[in-house]
Amino acid sequence: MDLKSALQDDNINLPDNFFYNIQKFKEQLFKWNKIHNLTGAKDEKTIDEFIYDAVFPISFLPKTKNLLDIGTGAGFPGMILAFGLPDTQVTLVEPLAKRASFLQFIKADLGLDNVRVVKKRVEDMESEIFELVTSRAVTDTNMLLKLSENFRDENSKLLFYKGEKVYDEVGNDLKHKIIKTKNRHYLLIGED
Ligand SMILES: C[S@@+](CC[C@H](N)C(=O)[O-])C[C@H]1O[C@@H](n2cnc3c(N)ncnc32)[C@H](O)[C@@H]1O
Repeated sequence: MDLKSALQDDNINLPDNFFYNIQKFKEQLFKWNKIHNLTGAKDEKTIDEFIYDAVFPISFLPKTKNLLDIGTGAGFPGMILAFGLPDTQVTLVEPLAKRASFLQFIKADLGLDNVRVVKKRVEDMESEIFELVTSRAVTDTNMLLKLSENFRDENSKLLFYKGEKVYDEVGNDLKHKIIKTKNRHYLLIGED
């Protein structure tokens, strides 16, 4: 099934320009990835799987004023969430120059007013509170909780894109929910 049909089948509510932005993003990602190693996803099928994986949480996330994505790499999930959530201010923190430049290029090319790219390690970012913190494939849950300390308060939610090992990483003391799809365990912290 193609990406559009899969997302429509799931009734995920996306803005009109979502697939236009996705198309442009993919064209640039292919171009840049030939020269720089931005992501291991080299073919369209894998990139579509990454996009589906990134955007699926829109089906269960509460409305969010702002979000911080830690270690966005080539755009997953933060840039894709920014396409899907035009009313959410999205901060992408990524220290690697080539990846941050790519994210900055996409922001400018698509005129994304809701995206800010910070070329830093998250530890070096100035403290600021976000309603939602996301991260995929950066580090384990404990370390992400630590890295996000200066960027959340008691009302913030955290969404970490995990695999089956998530059950070894969370205890009952942590208020959380795990939402499963075929290939993903989404860990949503801050919700029962
Ligand atoms: C394996 S990649 C994953 C990229 C993307 N999230 C994805 O799922 O495709 C990990 C990314 O995290 C970034 N990273 C590592 N340590 C970081 C830190 N302390 N703060 C912010 N980003 C970090 C790396 O530069 C890299 O781009």
